[in-house]
Parts: sequence; C-alpha cells; structure tokens
Amino acid sequence: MGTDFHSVDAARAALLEGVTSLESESCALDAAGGRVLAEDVHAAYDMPPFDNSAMDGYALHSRDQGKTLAVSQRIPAGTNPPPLAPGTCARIFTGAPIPGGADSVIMQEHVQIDENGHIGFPDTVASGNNVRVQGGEVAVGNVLLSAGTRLTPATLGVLASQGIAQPRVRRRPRVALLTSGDEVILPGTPIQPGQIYNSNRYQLAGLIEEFGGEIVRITHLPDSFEATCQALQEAAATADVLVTAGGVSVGEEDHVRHAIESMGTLTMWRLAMKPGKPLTIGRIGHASVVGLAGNPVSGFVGSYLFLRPLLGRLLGCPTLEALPARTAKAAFSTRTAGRRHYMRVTLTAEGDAHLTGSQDSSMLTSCALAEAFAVIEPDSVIAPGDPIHCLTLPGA
Ligand SMILES: Nc1nc2c(c(=O)[nH]1)N[C@H]1C(S)=C(S)[C@@H](COP(=O)(O)OP(=O)(O)OC[C@H]3O[C@@H](n4cnc5c(N)ncnc54)[C@H](O)[C@@H]3O)O[C@H]1N2
Ligand code: MOO
Repeated sequence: MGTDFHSVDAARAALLEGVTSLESESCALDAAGGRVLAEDVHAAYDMPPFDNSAMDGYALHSRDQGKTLAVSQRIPAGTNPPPLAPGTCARIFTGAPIPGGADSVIMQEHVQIDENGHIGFPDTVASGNNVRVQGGEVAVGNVLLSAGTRLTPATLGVLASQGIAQPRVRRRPRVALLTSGDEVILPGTPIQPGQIYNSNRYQLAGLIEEFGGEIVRITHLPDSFEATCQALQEAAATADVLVTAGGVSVGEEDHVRHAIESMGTLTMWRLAMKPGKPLTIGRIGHASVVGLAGNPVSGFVGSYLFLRPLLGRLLGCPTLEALPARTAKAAFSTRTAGRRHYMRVTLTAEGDAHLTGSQDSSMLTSCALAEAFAVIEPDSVIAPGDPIHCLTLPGA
C-alpha cells in the first residue's frame, strides 16, 4: 500500500490529539445510567452502617450457646434497640441492628421453642454467626468508584447506598450526525428505482448513544458541495463532534471530504483498513470530524475504531477508548493485501471465530450478528485453526 495510506493507529492518534475531557455537571441518579463519573466517589458511611442481622432468628451472646433463654426484646429492621439483658435473647429480623451485649444470631429454623416461648439454642454458636459487621464491606473514606467509571445499574445502586442523589458526571459530548447521498431515503417512504434506504442514520445514531454521546442534530446532505459546506458549518457551531457518512471517496459526487477541507482542516484521509478506506479525520472550528465512508459496514467498523475512542476521551472514560482484545482461533481462511482487515465474526465458547457471512462492506447483515472484529494484518494468509487477534464488541 502506498505511503499516502495512513495506519489506523496513526489516524486514531491524530483524531485524539489535543482532545481532553469535557466539563463536569451534576446529574440526578434516575438519569445517570450510562453517564461517566467526573471524580472519585469516596464512601461517606461505613457499609453496612451498623452491625446487623443476616437472618430472621434470635440474637444472643455466644457464651450462652446450648442454653434455653427467655426472649427479652423484639428488634424489627429500622429500630434502634437497647442493650440485651444478660442471660436473655432477642427476637431479630434480617437487617435489624444487633443489640449491645449480643454477638451472634441463630436462624429461627435452628432453634427449639418450648411451651413457655423460651428459645433452646444449639451448642455450636460462635461469635459473629450471621452478623454483618459495620464497615465489613466498605469503610468511611474508601474510594468506592473511580473517576471515569461508566455508570451501570450496579454502580448506580452503590451510589444510592451512600445516599448520593446527584453524582458529578462529564457532560455528554454533543454529536451531529450527517448522512449523505441523493439516492438515500428514509424508511417509511415508498422506494423508487435506484434509491436505497438510509440505514446509516439508524445504526450510527444507536452507536453514538451507546458510546455516550448526545445527538443534537441529524441532517441528510444532498450531493451538493454548497449545501454540504453550509450544513457542516451549522453543525460545527453547536456540536463537539461531527459524524458524517458517505461522500469521502473519489467520485465527483463525493462532496463531504472537500467540504471538510474547505470549512476546516482535513487531518487525514485514506487509511490502510478494510472496510472504510476513505475514512476522513478533520476539524471544523472546535468540533472534531469523523468522516465515515458511506458503505454501512464501513460506518459500523469506523464508529467502533474512531468515534468510540473519541467520545471516550471527551468523557474521560478509558474503557470506551479501547475495545477489549482477545485471541481466538480462525474457523475460516482468508488472505489480505495492503490493508488491515476488520472481519465480523461470532465467537464460540471454545474460542473459534466464525465469519458472520459475506464480508462485503455494503452488507450490513454481517454486522448485525457480529460479536467481535477479527483483526487480520496486511499481507497475511490465514488458515482454519490459526490464532487471530480479536476485538470484542461490548454488549454483543
Ligand atoms: N474509484 C474508486 N471508487 C471507490 C473507492 C476508491 O478507492 N476508488 N473506494 C470505495 C470504497 S472502499 C468505499 S468504502 C466507498 C466509500 O465511498 P463514500 O464514502 O464516498 O460513500 P458514498 O459513495 O456516498 O456511498 C457508498 C455506498 O454506501 C451507500 N450509502 C451511503 N450512505 C448510505 C446510507 N446513509 N444508508 C445506506 N447506504 C448508504 C451508497 O448508496 C453507496 O452504495 O467508495 C468506493 N468507491
Ligand atoms: O473501504 Mo470500503 O469500506 O471497503 O468498501
């Protein structure tokens, strides 16, 4: 491949150069799923906040094991009990505080209740039985969650358990999506000969959301240089990131790349990758531009390789910056020329990588099933059974 083709790694480095994380803001916990923490969260309370019972049963001091004891108090969850009278036990429920003077809880299934309502305990009671100890999970001041964590249902639960209602998160990157092409129409419209439905709009919008972006505008560009320039300029005025699809190849109907160059800076064009060779990196004003090739598979692959790391950098989220890598075994044969090929594969439990179907860059069904990209370096010959490097697609 000629020297005018850039490597994926060089292009990604150029895209990320000088890009830093966006400002932080508060966000209600209800709306914070998928947002990225802007700062470390320290525990404000011990977890559990007090010694409490792990079971419904009876609390006692372990020195009274094997004895039959009167019940001197009843302790539901949510109460603050007085100390246990020596030589007695307490009826207690899961989550209720352990009273002073008790050090263990026996499940109600493991005691004998006599005709006087006294409780017979086994002689195997050890100090700490069924007691969830204050601070046993987390102590005050510990780092609970680190800056850069993308909030999941479980991490939202951890924040809630500390009484945090408004975590500080990074502002979501504002993304403008611009698809292109006179032949491209929206689903829901009757199709005419030569037309094609706009699949990029829907798959790219979904990926932008999945990668943590906020879509602030969606525009479809006609095959017109002037209209493309105007739309790019308008989008750059409000967005942090412009994602374009199509119009970056070499035909005279391809206006997007020329418009990026004319309205801003074209940083890199033409990469040694398949699919997505004409991918274009640039800037217009303060906005970064990811110019995806129009073929829908090129858009899918380019989004994972370029848009995801860019949004990850803006969000200060390292897990978005790189896809998880693993080695698998090819269940196919292929040969590459001058470009690194990102083949769409499924992965079996045994680690075999199967192609998802035709690998033509116009055939989006190959992405619908994909669990990973098999990364085949330029000038390689791969036979079934060969070890291959894979990037797995989170959520697949
Ligand atoms: N002479 C050459 N021709 C082409 C080259 C080349 O090097 N020399 N490269 C080919 C490669 S590789 C790709 S990839 C495409 C990319 O071209 P563009 O980025 O300019 O994309 P378009 O021409 O606008 O569209 C390509 C293809 O994708 C369809 N498309 C576009 N947008 C959508 C959409 N929103 N939804 C569904 N399908 C879409 C479009 O109809 C075309 O079929 O260029 C090759 N040509
Ligand atoms: O580089 Mo293009 O995306 O293969 O068809």
